[in-house]
Order: sequence, then structure tokens, then C-alpha cells
Amino acid sequence: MATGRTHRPATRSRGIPEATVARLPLYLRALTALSERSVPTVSSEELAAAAGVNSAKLRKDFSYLGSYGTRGVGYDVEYLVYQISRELGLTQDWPVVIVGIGNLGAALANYGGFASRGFRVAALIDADPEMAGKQVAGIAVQHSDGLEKIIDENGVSIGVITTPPGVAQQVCDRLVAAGVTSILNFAPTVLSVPDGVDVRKVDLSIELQILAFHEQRKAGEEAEAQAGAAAVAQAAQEDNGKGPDGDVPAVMPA
Ligand SMILES: NC(=O)c1ccc[n+]([C@@H]2O[C@H](COP(=O)([O-])OP(=O)(O)OC[C@H]3O[C@@H](n4cnc5c(N)ncnc54)[C@H](O)[C@@H]3O)[C@@H](O)[C@H]2O)c1
Repeated sequence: MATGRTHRPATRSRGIPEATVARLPLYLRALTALSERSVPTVSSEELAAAAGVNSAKLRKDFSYLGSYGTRGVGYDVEYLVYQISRELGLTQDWPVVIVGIGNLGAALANYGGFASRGFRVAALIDADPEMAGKQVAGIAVQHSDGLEKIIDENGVSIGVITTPPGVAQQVCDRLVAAGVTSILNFAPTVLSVPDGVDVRKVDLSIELQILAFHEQRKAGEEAEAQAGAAAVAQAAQEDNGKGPDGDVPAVMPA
């Protein structure tokens, strides 16, 4: 059983804050779209808007990369794509294993976007003997008995967990013991990992809960605004000497 912390300090060794690292993929996605349209340069304002980030924050983030742009011209799109890719370690190929090839694992395996971003699905692993040998996304599923060997042979350092939550920690422990140092966890389980192992978790239901919170707040604000408008309308009617029911005066003249 693995022990230890589940998070890293707020800055990385090269002095780039974690918050900046978390925004680099957003810039990269926006820059890649510009690159695909053969746009040569981009201003900080344009790129910030495309990435959904404040432009002052973007300039600060890029200063950590040593990229300051050219006044009046902006940033060179291709060079920035290269710089951010290099910073994120995407200029090399990362073999990834997915463990748990059910609905979600198979959907991820079938997602074509990983390869173009430098992540090659090296192996698909499942504990169900019936799954062994089945082709998913053109890859034969392998039984989890051979997990350690598969990790070793493919030089895998990134593992994706899409198993049921009850076995996620056990799968995580095996991945870590086999040499995996980064885990993307889709199972709704808080994983415990030793120092030096990074865990990122993805939970769509948490994202939906946050949206539900905002929806509720918007509905509350709308109801308040409607109540406010109704109160103003009523006050206006009363000022005109009319009752709240329209043309009937609230107080009959003597
Ligand atoms: N993060 C999200 O937003 C999100 C969304 C949907 C589902 N999930 C989670 O993803 C996980 C998978 O969901 P699903 O719908 O694909 O489930 P599923 O039941 O379709 O698939 C789970 C697969 O894991 C395999 N498995 C079980 N134990 C294993 C083990 N010890 N080693 C290897 N493989 C093992 C099963 O044989 C099965 O093929 C669940 O934990 C679910 O809660 C997360």
C-alpha cells in the first residue's frame, strides 16, 4: 500500500508556478488553432481572449518562459507553440497505458486527440479475462496479470485509471510499483501516492456540480431582479394613486 502526499509544492524546479503550468495547455490549444490557420503572429490581447485568460496574466506567464513578444508585432505563433510544447515535455512521445477498458476506458482509447498531442496509447489493460485479446481502437486488450511487464517493456511513465473506484487504489499501487510516476485518475477515489508521483483527477460530476451551483445562483439573481422590478412597478402604480390591481385606486376618494 502506497503512503504519502497527493500534491506537489506550488512551484516547479525551474521556477514556473503551478498556476502558470496549468494555463500552458490553454495557450497551446489556442496557438495550435492559429497555427493551423497559418496565422504568423498574435498579440497578447488576442491570444488571451482565445485562451480565456486575462492578458496581463498571459504576459506574466510568458515571461517565465523568457518569451516577451515584439512590441507592435506580438508573439511569433510557431515559436511559441514550440516553446510551450517543450516546456510541457510534449516534444517527445509519451507512451500511456489505460487500465480498465469498460465504457470510459474504451472511449478514451478511441479518442484520436492524444496521438496528435504527443501521447501514444501503448497498452490497454483489463482484469476481465473475457476482455483479453479483444481489439479496442485497434489495440489488443491485455490482462492485468501482466501489468508490471507491460509497463516495463513499453517504458510507460503515465497511467490512466478508468477502473471501478473500489479497485483504483490497488491499481494505482501496482502502476507506481511498476515505475509509473504520473497518474490520470477518472475513478471517483482519492488516491494516495508516494513522493515523486503526480496524480491528476478528472471528475465530470464535480464540474457539473459547480455548473449547478452557478445555475442556482443565476436563477436566484433572476428571481431577485423580477421581484425588484415588480416592487418598482407596484410603487410606481401607488405613486399614481392607483392600487396594485390596475385601474382601481388603492384608496377611494371621499
Ligand atoms: N471522471 C469522470 O468524469 C467519470 C465519468 C464516467 C465514469 N467515471 C468512472 O470511471 C470508471 C469506469 O467507468 P465505466 O463506466 O467505464 O465502468 P465499466 O464498468 O464500464 O468499466 C470498468 C472496467 O474496469 C475493469 N476492471 C475492474 N477491476 C479492474 C482491475 N483491478 N484492473 C483492471 N481493470 C479492472 C472492468 O473489467 C471493466 O472493464 C468508474 O470508476 C467510474 O466511476 C468517471
